[in-house]
Amino acid sequence: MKILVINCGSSSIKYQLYTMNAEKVLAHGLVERIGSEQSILKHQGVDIEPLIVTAEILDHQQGMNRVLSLLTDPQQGVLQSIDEVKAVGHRVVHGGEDFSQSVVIDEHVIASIRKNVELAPLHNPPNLLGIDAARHHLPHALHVAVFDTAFHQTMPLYAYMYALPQILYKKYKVRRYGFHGTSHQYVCDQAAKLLGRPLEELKLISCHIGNGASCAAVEYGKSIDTSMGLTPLEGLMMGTRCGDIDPAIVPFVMAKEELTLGEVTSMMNKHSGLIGVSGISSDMREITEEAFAGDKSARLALEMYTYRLRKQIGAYVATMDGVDGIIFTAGVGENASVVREWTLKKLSYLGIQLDEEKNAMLSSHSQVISRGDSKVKILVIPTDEELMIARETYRFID
Ligand SMILES: Nc1ncnc2c1ncn2[C@@H]1O[C@H](COP(=O)(O)OP(=O)(O)O)[C@@H](O)[C@H]1O
Ligand SMILES: CC(=O)OP(=O)(O)O
Ligand SMILES: [Mg+2]
Repeated sequence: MKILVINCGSSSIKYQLYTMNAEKVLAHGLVERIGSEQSILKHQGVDIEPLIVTAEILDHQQGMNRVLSLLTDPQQGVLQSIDEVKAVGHRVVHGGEDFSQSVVIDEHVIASIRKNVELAPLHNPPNLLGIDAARHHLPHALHVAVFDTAFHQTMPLYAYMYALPQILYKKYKVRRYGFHGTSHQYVCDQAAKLLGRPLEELKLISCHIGNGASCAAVEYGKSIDTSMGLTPLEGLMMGTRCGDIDPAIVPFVMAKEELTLGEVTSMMNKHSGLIGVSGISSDMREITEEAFAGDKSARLALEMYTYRLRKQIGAYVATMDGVDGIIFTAGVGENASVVREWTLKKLSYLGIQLDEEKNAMLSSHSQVISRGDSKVKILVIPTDEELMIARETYRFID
């Protein structure tokens, strides 16, 4: 049984084709820089040479056309016919309060995802484009939506409400939702396995730090708090997003700079965070390189990034009255040893003993990077949102 997983970002499509329930990846790839003349398509089928091409791919529909024809291509493909794909799992970022679990996509579900576009303007529109294109090409397959927000629906009321007039919740559902739930859930499951203890006994803090970044306090397997909020803008400092700021800055800057709402929103989402502070890049690789080459702004960006992450971890230790394990995952969390080191260096009162050698080692496998005598375990766990989505999708067929 073949299941295709699609993760449509604002300018990218990531995909993985699985055989289930063997969980074997038959092909995977991505289309980057959609909308430009220089889009990049990377594709790899099992036992087939990887393919990298530059082409003009103007929209997600075109991108999906390319991906689906590659999957059945005589040279590069792994399928005889696209009809072999029995189900498609879609990452959907914002499900609002409507979904605490994955669902089979129908017109009603699409309407709900569309309703939440205003709450996730960077994410839900491309998610919808991906669903549209996939339903067009695979009309007979089962399409399933897997929501970033679903895992966090277990948060208690006092954690998800904002201290605003309650009427805003009643009228518009203004509350904390939280994101990256599929990833937080996956890495917590993996952490329990790695530590050889039941998830139901563990207090874990999961740090998903990629382009978007969020922390989750996961107590006995359930998310009880998370740093992203109504939208994926709140919380940690990110690649291009500012995370927490004094809300009064928004009207202040709008007045001083004569900005529209759209302009200030774009400033906070696309021109802040690492890129805003450093003026160099939103990519942590470049930030660390420049910081160690002596660039003061890059160094400041790195200090702010890790300081803010440490504060968030401290808050969740207080929230859960303790912590057994702290997990680092996603692009930055899995690869940037200096980010892990700087974040943890002032948490020694918790009994954290980082094994410097293990921390510095690059590995694509999950591993514990704290010393044997460390009271709190530190783990690096590669996330696999796509596998989680494939499993969720398979449940509906099984
Ligand atoms: N070797 C590395 N060292 C430091 N940072 C890295 C490394 N590899 C990737 N990253 C960071 O990971 C980020 C992307 O993370 P990822 O989880 O793939 O993001 P997303 O899924 O949100 O697009 C990049 O912007 C880059 O900053
Ligand atoms: C929700 C979110 O921020 O996702 P990403 O990290 O993929 O941008
Ligand atoms: Mg991601």
